Amino acid sequence: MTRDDLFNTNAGIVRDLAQACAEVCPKAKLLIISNPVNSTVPIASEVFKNAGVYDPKRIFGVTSLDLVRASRFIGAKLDKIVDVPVVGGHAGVTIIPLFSQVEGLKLTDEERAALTHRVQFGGDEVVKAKDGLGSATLSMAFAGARFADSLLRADAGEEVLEWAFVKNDLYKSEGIEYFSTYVKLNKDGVKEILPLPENITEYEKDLVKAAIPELLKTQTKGEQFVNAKK
Ligand SMILES: NC(=O)c1ccc[n+]([C@@H]2O[C@H](COP(=O)([O-])OP(=O)(O)OC[C@H]3O[C@@H](n4cnc5c(N)ncnc54)[C@H](O)[C@@H]3O)[C@@H](O)[C@H]2O)c1
Ligand SMILES: O=C(O)C[C@H](O)C(=O)O
Repeated sequence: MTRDDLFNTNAGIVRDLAQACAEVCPKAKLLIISNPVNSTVPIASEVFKNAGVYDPKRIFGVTSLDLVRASRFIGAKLDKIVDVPVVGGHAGVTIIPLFSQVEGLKLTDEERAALTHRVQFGGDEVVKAKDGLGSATLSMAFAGARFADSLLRADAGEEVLEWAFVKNDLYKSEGIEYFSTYVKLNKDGVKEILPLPENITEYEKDLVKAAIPELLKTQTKGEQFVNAKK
């Protein structure tokens, strides 16, 4: 089962919860962790747009678990705590770890390909292993708590840097509305979206290229789910 297989069950749940939030707490910050995140963030955003209360600075897809996974795999290899940036989306080929940004990390082509695959499909590995009994419960809770903590610190006045799947114009020319990159948070939510690091490798640029069609497909699926019912 892939995250996209969860669409039929979760799309309606996220739409209805987003509708209730749009009516009752339109200024709340929404942290969307339900899969497929690449579609559920567009779903919630369309609901907010249709209700006339959309503020893209306040709707977040939680992709922190991908960073947690990538950092764990590389940390184990280097035997120290590291932060590995992961950009794109939260499913398969749309998950793009930027190993080039880790100081002192040297990987052979084979190692890099294997680690990239492990980060991209680590969630599926867990879902398969649990065989119908859910997904990565504890690491999801850790990732969600980390992101919520960052937002609370930003709310208290700290300037916080995080990674999140938010409305992002980086690939707008290709039709992409949402993309996870480095974001600065403040009390209003997203304060600033930073571009991808300039020195990413050709390998990583190719991963971004491969992610775009899948991001577009899942984004459109979410948008159409909400708007086809109008
Ligand atoms: N973004 C991530 O990093 C990440 C990681 C792991 C899991 N997930 C996603 O999180 C979601 C939950 O996964 P899980 O393994 O905890 O599943 P689960 O089946 O263990 O839990 C789902 C919970 O949702 C509740 N629920 C069902 N319908 C509901 C509704 N209409 N309104 C409110 N609550 C409802 C159920 O009672 C249950 O407690 C899934 O969509 C999963 O794919 C995301
Ligand atoms: O619930 C899933 O499909 C997997 C989850 O998104 C994860 O990354 O562990």
